[in-house]
Amino acid sequence: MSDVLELVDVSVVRAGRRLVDQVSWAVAEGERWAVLGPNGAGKTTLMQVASTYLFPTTGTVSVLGEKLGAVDVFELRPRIGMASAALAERMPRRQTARETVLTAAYGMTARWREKYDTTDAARADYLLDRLGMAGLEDRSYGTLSEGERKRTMISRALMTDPELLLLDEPAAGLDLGGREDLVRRLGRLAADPLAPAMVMVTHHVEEIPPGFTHVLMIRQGRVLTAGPIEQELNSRNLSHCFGLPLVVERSQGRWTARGLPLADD
Ligand SMILES: Nc1ncnc2c1ncn2[C@@H]1O[C@H](COP(=O)(O)OP(=O)(O)OP(=O)(O)O)[C@@H](O)[C@H]1O
Repeated sequence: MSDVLELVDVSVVRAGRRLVDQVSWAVAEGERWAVLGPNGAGKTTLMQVASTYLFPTTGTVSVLGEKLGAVDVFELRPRIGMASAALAERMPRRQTARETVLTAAYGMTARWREKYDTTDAARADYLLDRLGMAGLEDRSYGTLSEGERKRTMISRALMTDPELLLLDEPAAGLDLGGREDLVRRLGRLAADPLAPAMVMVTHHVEEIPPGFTHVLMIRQGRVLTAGPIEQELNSRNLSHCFGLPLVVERSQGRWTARGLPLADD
């Protein structure tokens, strides 16, 4: 299996601070990674590097076999699907769900006179349907619920048939039903052998879909652990990552974590 993403000694320095600190990490074809870490750990910064939107201060990054700095990123970007809160905020509210998905095919966020062919529209509808959005294709993005927007953005990320899918906190802000629905759908995607390599940033182990194979934990920009999920996602590593005693459990492919009671309880 070849690497779809490879970071070697990558650091991102801003205002004298190392937001990402000497990170080395490789994602191979077929792998599904969960990226865990507390607020401010550098997860989003890492995703910006992986999606080619941020060039690291030091270190080397290869995406889909191409080394950043030696490749035209505009050719690389359509091969990477990305969904994040920052991108979701940039979507025009009046545009329909279908148009929101379609614009990804043209590397744009807004529809602007370009003519979409019917195959593209059919693909957008197929992806929306797959994410449980059938019947909502013509609704304007601004009127969609948070969960519907999240599912629209994941459909959008899949529009170009990417080889790498990056999801930055896809379940943030969803209620329990919305979260469970999304986790199920992402689990189905994770189980699809034709689906791209996946990387999902999350704060909560409960959001890790079944079928995810690897975990990367970061804290203060540094990698604490990276490897097979059943080996590395344990109480010791997670407690270290979040800085308090946590108990991790796995049941039927899903994960849960809870804090230990305080000593005087
Ligand atoms: N341009 C910048 N200049 C200085 N500091 C920055 C800049 N961008 C981000 N940071 C800081 O870098 C750190 C890492 O930010 P990042 O968004 O990558 O963390 P995160 O792990 O995604 O956090 P969260 O879980 O809260 O979303 C934060 O402390 C943030 O304030």
